Amino acid sequence: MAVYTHLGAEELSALISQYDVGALVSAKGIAEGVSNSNWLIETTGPEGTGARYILTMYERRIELSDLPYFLGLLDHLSEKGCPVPRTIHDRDGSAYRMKRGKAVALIEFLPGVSPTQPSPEQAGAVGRVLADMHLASRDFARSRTNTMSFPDNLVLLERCGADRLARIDPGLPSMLGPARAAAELDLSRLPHASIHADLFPDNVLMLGEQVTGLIDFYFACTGSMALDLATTHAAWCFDRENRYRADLGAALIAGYESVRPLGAQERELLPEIAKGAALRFVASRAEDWLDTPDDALVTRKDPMQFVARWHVYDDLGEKLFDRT
Ligand SMILES: Nc1ncnc2c1ncn2[C@@H]1O[C@H](COP(=O)(O)OP(=O)(O)OP(=O)(O)O)[C@@H](O)[C@H]1O
Ligand SMILES: N[C@@H](CCO)C(=O)O
Repeated sequence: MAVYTHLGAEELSALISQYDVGALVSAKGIAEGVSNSNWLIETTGPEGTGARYILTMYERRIELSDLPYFLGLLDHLSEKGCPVPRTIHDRDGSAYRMKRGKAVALIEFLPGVSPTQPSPEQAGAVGRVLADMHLASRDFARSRTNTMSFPDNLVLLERCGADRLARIDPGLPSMLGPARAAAELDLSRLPHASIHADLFPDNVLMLGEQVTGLIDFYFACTGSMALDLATTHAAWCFDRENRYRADLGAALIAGYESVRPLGAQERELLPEIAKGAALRFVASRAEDWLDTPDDALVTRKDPMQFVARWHVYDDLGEKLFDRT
């Protein structure tokens, strides 16, 4: 359940009246997501013909000082024709407002549903849109440091400590060594852009094989484009039992390269970057696991899924590029 703050009808109406979107018709809390409160908002629309929006209240983890980067990036990409929601600015031109001491933003509603078992065609489409997004972001003026870089992941895992990691699963402490190796990888020489950095299927809206929306840009940062491709690969190209789906992997990379071919250094490093990308989710999930009380309503995400994926990448090596 992801509505942490209850906003009453009068409060919501007053908030919506600060925007040129017509009057509030309905507001429904959205259950998906765990980080922020989200509502699906219906209004009479700027033209009086009805309109839908997403209202997000930033609850935790997000620094207020990062909002101009996140929301500015949405506007920049949307202007360039990428399928991302634009931010609706209020009458004063602000992309976000403060409500009860928390930032809120009104965001364009995009159609589509997130695939649960993606097809190769869908993986290919996501690869193309990811590359489009990278190219479109290159002249975005703002920058943001990646707070989930490979060295950051090592710090997270070390802070959890081998004993507490072993309490989650006896196989987890063995990831400290690989996290140390990943932290040594130098991605600074690789081409950079603004990257999504968390492009799981639940952050992509699709209608059939068409990508209608990339959402949840709250880990976006300035980073290596190959890292974004590897992260998307780790998130998309496995079945429910964490077995590698080479057909999805090949389709994702081919889709990406049909728009932006990887450079020689990116190709050479991609198998190692994929291992680091898997560790990123081992680290964040392990930390979340330890931070979430046993009786919390939120379902914890299993870090061992990404331990399994790390092992797949370790075995695959260069075969990461193979179709079978
Ligand atoms: N622009 C949009 N258009 C349509 N639906 C959206 C949009 N943004 C968000 N949603 C819907 O709201 C849900 C929650 O959004 P989101 O994933 O951004 O929440 P979150 O709490 O920030 O997520 P997370 O738990 O992944 O950090 C999505 O699964 C999607 O159904
Ligand atoms: N998408 C991430 C959560 C955000 O870090 C995961 O599935 O672990």
